[in-house]
Amino acid sequence: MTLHLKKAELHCHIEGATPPELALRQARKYGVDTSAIIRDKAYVWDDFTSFVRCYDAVASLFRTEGDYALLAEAYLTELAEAGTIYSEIIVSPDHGNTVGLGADAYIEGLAAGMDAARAKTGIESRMLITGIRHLGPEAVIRTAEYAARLRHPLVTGFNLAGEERMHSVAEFARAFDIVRDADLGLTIHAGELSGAFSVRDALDHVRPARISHGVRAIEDEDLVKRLADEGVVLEVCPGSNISLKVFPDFASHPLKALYTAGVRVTLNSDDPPFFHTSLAQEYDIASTVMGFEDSEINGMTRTAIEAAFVDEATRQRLLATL
Ligand SMILES: Nc1ncnc2[nH]cnc12
Ligand SMILES: [Zn+2]
Repeated sequence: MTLHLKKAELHCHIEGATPPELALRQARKYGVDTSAIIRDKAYVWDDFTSFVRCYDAVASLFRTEGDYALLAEAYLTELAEAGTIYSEIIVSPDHGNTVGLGADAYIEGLAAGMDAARAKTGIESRMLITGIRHLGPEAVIRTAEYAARLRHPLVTGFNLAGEERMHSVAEFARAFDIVRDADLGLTIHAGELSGAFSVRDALDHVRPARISHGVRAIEDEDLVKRLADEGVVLEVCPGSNISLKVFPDFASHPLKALYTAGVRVTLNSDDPPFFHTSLAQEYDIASTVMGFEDSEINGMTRTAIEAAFVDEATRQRLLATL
């Protein structure tokens, strides 16, 4: 068990962190029928396409600043109770726009929840704005322009999530140029639904400090060596990968092989209740199923803080608590 270990997380989609019980409360508040997306207090989906449909339906249950503040505070408080000192949440102003809340109120609501969680527990957190790949390059450029002009102290990075099998990475290079110029940290979903080529494309066209997932780099030995040599950090989400059938089981998950090859890896939960996991459970699996020593897991937590999109004073303060 790893309850005694400090933890840090770089990769959790905030709407994807909604516990089904909270989704049901929100649905009652807005009079929404959830029978197609929640059964027996569990989310209903069976492949990536139906997962995204379910995710979007859950997101549509958050409609005010207060709703988003509640979600962020609840998630971060749960993390803090499990020993987490730092969390980056992936946020999607497109979802705020879809429900008519607007991007600014969406961000302010989340920021209020983050502030409340820090006041209560001490947990430090930041937001990474994400573009949604299946909405296409033009929509992602608009989201990148929004992220670049926002200059919110808690928004420190940019990601690209969504259906990885749609469009080429090169089509999103312009969006990433915009946010790089605004000094936001860069990470991109790759090597999850698509193979090693998508990780190589991400490195070539985006030049990110980190890759969201990246685990299918294991299909290409030269690429694994390149990741290790260049010190690119992978945000690995083992439970998500098994749930989405990227790998059949934990025994065939490449976390250990990547770690042994010298790739800088971190532990993350992605969309925890959708994948029947939590950050604490990912740490436990690394320990009891994948056989990592406590010292090795602490090393991954240290890697997460080293790769966090925070100012140097905050990074040093967090490192000192490990
Ligand atoms: N695992 C995942 N991959 C890509 N996009 C996502 N959006 C939310 N979860 C995601
Ligand atoms: Zn993700």
